[in-house]
Amino acid sequence: MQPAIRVRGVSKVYSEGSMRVSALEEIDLDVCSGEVLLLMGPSGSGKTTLLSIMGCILRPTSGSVRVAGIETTTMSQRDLPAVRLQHIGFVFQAFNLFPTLTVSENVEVALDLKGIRGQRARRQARELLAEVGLSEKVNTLPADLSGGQKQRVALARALAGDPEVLLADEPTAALDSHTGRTVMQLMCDLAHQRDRAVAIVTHDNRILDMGDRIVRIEDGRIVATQNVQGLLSQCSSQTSNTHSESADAAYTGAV
Ligand SMILES: Nc1ncnc2c1ncn2[C@@H]1O[C@H](COP(=O)(O)OP(=O)(O)OP(=O)(O)O)[C@@H](O)[C@H]1O
Repeated sequence: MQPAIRVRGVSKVYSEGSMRVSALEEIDLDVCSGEVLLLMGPSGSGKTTLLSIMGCILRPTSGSVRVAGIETTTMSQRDLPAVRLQHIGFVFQAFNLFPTLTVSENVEVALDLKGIRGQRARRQARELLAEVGLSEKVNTLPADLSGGQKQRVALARALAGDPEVLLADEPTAALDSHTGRTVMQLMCDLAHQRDRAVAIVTHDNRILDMGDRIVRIEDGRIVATQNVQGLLSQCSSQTSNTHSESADAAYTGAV
């Protein structure tokens, strides 16, 4: 099976004047359809950099990134937004909802970017909001929602256009434990029931048991991979072999 995201030999160096920061070094990673991958590691280890590169928000200094089979590192800057729009949904810690738009309109904006407008957009927004359990809130403004409800709107918006890949950066950090697990369960259901690839950057130990695979990054390198659920597809078990089984032992208790 072809991974939804395939990262090979990716390095990233940030340059600011004469300062150079090596954020990632020679990363190899697959994220497969049907799996929830948790990216963990200390602050500054390179997690957000890697997620941004996988999401075609940031370009690597070297290496290869394939999204849905498309090599993105050789594409022009101008063509990258189309890959993001067509294949990737994003969820962020801060929800990033438009405060003056209703819940439904927040989702419709994302659909509009994908060419879905008018009655069709309104219907699809309602369907997406029903999926995340917010049918009752379609006409509500974000300010009148709880944190968990806001994140569920953000999730519905990320699922507009049914992307193969969902990337989330600290999606549960601003939520209480129960609400965080509810949001996490929605992302797990998406991966397991709709065969989508989900990669989540997190520091949140409360959701560790919900991922299928945990990849730990330190100083810009993958130092351990742990299979959590034993539900992995062939694609992901191949990737985990890149980082030896002995790494799993080293990993235990480290997250
Ligand atoms: N735009 C930038 N310019 C220069 N250096 C950067 C930039 N973005 C990140 N870095 C550096 O790259 C390294 C990796 O940062 P990154 O944000 O990817 O880490 P992280 O693991 O996501 O951290 P955190 O958990 O704190 O969000 C850090 O040393 C950081 O200071």
